[in-house]
Amino acid sequence: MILDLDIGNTLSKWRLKDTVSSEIRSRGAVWTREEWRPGADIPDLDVVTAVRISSVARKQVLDETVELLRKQVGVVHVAHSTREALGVTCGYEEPQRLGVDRWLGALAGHHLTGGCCSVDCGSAITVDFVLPGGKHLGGYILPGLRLMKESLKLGTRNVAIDPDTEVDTLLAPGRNTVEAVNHGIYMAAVSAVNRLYAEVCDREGVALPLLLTGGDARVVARGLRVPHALWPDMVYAGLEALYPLTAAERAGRLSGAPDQPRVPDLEKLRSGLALTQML
Ligand SMILES: Nc1ncnc2c1ncn2[C@@H]1O[C@H](COP(=O)(O)OP(=O)(O)O)[C@@H](O)[C@H]1O
Ligand SMILES: CC(C)(COP(=O)(O)O)[C@@H](O)C(=O)NCCC(=O)O
Ligand SMILES: [K+]
Repeated sequence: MILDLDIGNTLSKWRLKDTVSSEIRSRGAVWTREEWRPGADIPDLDVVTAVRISSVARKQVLDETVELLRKQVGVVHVAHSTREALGVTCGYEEPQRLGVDRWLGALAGHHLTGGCCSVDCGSAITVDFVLPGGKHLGGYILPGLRLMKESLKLGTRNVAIDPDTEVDTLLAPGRNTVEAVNHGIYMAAVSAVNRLYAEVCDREGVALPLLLTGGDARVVARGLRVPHALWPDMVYAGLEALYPLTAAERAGRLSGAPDQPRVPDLEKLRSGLALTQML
């Protein structure tokens, strides 16, 4: 079995993947701040032959995790952002400073679509751009939904946005504090993604496939105006691409990859943007 770890600022996600069949056998998540109890929170390491890790948590969390794993597992891959990988060149002045979850998302997105806008809606919302030739432009970092809500300190932190609420409702003026906060932060997140996507595509003269991942991807996606696809395992897919271990991975088949999203017509995107800028 392969153990894949995606350690974010809020949640540490894990999944077990069958080395032979490439099937995902189980998955789970624990709060990143809490101490891990091997065996209870994460699967039994006896069956694990290799580990692949993406971590943006404090260095200490990663170091402790790696130390624990190296004692019991022969192969431990820890991903890092680099200047170039798999045909993608990093847009950061100092590539190692780009969050590795963003880098892995960009690599997976480029592998699937050959140029993309990848959006990761977690603790932070990150929006990254890769041009069809593999040039990563850099990107944007915004507070995530939960972080925006907590920073307001209005006592609404425990009332999450219901992802099944109609988008029209989510964008209507709130009639109590919970609604006003939830609708406000939702509007902030979706309008930022809509706008950044249109601005950068306009600037670069190319309509890029739009891919979303992260805990809040589904709810953010519902407010988007442009075609897009959800890829919950996008960070894991970056690990698969960087450290292929199964036959399917070596053949370039990344697990959970969505169908290629349609791309909008560039001229339509531009006229929509022109209208926004006029208002
Ligand atoms: N069951 C859940 N537990 C915690 N957060 C959740 C849950 N479902 C959705 N979320 C949302 O997902 C976000 C965490 O998403 P995730 O992509 O795992 O973040 P990160 O990678 O930063 O840890 C939270 O900020 C929250 O808004
Ligand atoms: C921007 C992030 C905090 C997002 O992390 P997440 O929301 O997935 O937990 C993470 O990618 C990070 O720590 N990046 C380093 C700074 C940068 O990318 O410029
Ligand atoms: K994120």
